[in-house]
Amino acid sequence: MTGTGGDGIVAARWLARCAVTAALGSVAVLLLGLGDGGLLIVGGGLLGLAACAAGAWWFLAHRGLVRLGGAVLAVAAPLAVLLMFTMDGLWKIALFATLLWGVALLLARGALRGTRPRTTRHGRTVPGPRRPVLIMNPKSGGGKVEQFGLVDKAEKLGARVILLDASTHQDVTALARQAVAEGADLLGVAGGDGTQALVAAVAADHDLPFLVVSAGTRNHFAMDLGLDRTDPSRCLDALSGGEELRIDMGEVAGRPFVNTVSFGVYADVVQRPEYRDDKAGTILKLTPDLLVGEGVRRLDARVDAERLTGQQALLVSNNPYTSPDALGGGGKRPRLDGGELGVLGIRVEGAAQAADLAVRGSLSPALTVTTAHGVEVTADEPDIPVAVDGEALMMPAPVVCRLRPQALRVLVPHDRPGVVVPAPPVNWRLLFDLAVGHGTGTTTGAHHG
Ligand SMILES: Nc1ncnc2c1ncn2[C@@H]1O[C@H](COP(=O)(O)OP(=O)(O)OP(=O)(O)O)[C@@H](O)[C@H]1O
Repeated sequence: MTGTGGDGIVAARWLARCAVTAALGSVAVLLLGLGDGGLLIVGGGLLGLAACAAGAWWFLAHRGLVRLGGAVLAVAAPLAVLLMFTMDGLWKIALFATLLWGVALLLARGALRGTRPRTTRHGRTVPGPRRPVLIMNPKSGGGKVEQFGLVDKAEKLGARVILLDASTHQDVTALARQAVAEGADLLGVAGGDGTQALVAAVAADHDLPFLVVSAGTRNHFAMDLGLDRTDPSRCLDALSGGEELRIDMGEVAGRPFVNTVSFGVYADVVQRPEYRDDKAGTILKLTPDLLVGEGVRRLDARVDAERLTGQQALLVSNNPYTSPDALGGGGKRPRLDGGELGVLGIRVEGAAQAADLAVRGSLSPALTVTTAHGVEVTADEPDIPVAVDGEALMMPAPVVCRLRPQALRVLVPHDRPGVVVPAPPVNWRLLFDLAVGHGTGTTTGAHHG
């Protein structure tokens, strides 16, 4: 990756200084307003947040009147806090302190982002392949193969295209192996991430380069490789020469994955046939059973030498995500060649823990964020639901996840948008070190909630 130069660090230090000043300013506003209710603002705000989270828990984990009460509380709590601020005349102090805090967070993120690599990782420049074979799924992404004329463009660039027959489920691993046996010197996929992973594994097994064409719906793998997700045809430019990156691949129970493996509540919900057509409805229908009812499934995991117990949801990723947004699918991985799995576990057993998670965030014991070389997930049942790159599967427990470091050669075009390095979570200790000139604002990353 491109490093951050001296100028970058200087700018980051100044941003960190401004961030710390704004944060102290926000605290000062509250302290100065103590007599006028500064403490009430902090207490009331935190109480409102905790009540909102508790309401959200009751809404998700129960049905009937308790669910209704939870929904009312989740909406009413923040409204009540706002009303209290307005009636007590505290709103000016609250607004000013909140604005200052918001500015502090923005500056802090800017400072921490500034200490990270800003542009795309550059690989080895290589000539185009001579016998590339691309597997294309005409149904992926709602028909992007046809929409972007991918077959034509690929064939003009010398590739052989295998178009999947959308009417039956085809064994893409067998198709890829056959292509290799017939002399392919590159394998590629225009399709979803599940298909990408299966063919990438064949490429990795034969040490052949792999081409990702972002023709799926979500294209998380393409995003973290810095490829264009809006126009998949641009990925094909690499066929006439590009850059080769070596990245890691994940493996779960011997099956390859490029992004994530999910266990617990989410994996359970996506198994249901009705989920595809009605995501929110299915979640609301199932969560009471899955969180506190008969369907509750507790997972234990050995994460390297450490043990996690009684988790409700567990996400294992090919390299760590920068924030718990990964659970909602919005996270990003700054690199795919770090040699470690990301691990994110959640264990919330009641409204009080939900409130604690909302208030303390990643410091709450309900959340575990760490990295590992190997993860073994156990459960009380013989088979457990597992979502592998979004695909719903059942696997016999225990399920072992591991990483194949640097196993995959990926060919990417020279001209690509690049990875937008996400801002890391705000860490005030690092920021303070950066501001006073001791640190560089970077950390090895993992922490346990
Ligand atoms: N091996 C296969 N053979 C035939 N059809 C397949 C195969 N794999 C997937 N499909 C079908 O193709 C459709 C598109 O799936 P795919 O995962 O490629 O793209 P997507 O769902 O648009 O993207 P994403 O994975 O990002 O959601 C699905 O309806 C799936 O059933």
